[in-house]
Amino acid sequence: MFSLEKVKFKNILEIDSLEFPDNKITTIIGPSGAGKSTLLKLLNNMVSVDSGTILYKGEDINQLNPVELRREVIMLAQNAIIFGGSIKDNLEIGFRLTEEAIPEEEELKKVLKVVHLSKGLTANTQSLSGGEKQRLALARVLLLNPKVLLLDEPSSALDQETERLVIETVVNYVRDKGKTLIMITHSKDIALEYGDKIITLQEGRVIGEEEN
Ligand SMILES: Nc1ncnc2c1ncn2[C@@H]1O[C@H](COP(=O)(O)OP(=O)(O)OP(=O)(O)O)[C@@H](O)[C@H]1O
Repeated sequence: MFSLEKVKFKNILEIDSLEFPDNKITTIIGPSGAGKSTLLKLLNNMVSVDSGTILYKGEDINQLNPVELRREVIMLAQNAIIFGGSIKDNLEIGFRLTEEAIPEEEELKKVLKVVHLSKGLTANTQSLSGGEKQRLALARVLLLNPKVLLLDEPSSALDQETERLVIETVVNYVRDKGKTLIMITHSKDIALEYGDKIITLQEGRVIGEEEN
């Protein structure tokens, strides 16, 4: 699905060759500052390579319309923004911005179940805990039905139990629907447990590629 060739980005990343397989889970680990988030941002063209190429489905991502690319390749950032207002408002916002049809309430309720968020649609987001906000952000992304989900350390604000729950939820969803997941994690255990492929980055370079 994604393949990188001789990619350079500032003095942050230098990747000779790397592939992210289709319909699989790839986990990325490595120390803080290794370039993990930057790598994800390159994949949905939030930042562009200085040299080299990134192919998505065989096409150079620089040749693709960035808006269309980001409709298929969606990133859940480290600190996803939750807006004031209700849970429903937050779930609908992506559709309002792109002027697409807003999903039925039943569908909104279903996605809240998927992420184990047991709150009503009208609940105000001010009353949500950090972990609940993170799950709401995840629900919002799942609702957009991405082909490729980019998750940047989805568990950073969560206690270990909630962390597992969220990751298992995403993993089950992705496996069920045959999607591609590329996930940064701080936990080597999680990387090994869920990754079909595990990439280790250090100082902007790939120092490990394992397949499970
Ligand atoms: N657009 C940018 N311009 C210049 N420097 C940047 C830019 N984005 C990130 N950096 C720097 O590049 C390095 C890698 O950052 P990145 O966020 O990709 O690392 P990371 O591996 O995700 O770290 P962490 O695990 O702490 O989130 C850091 O030193 C960061 O300060």
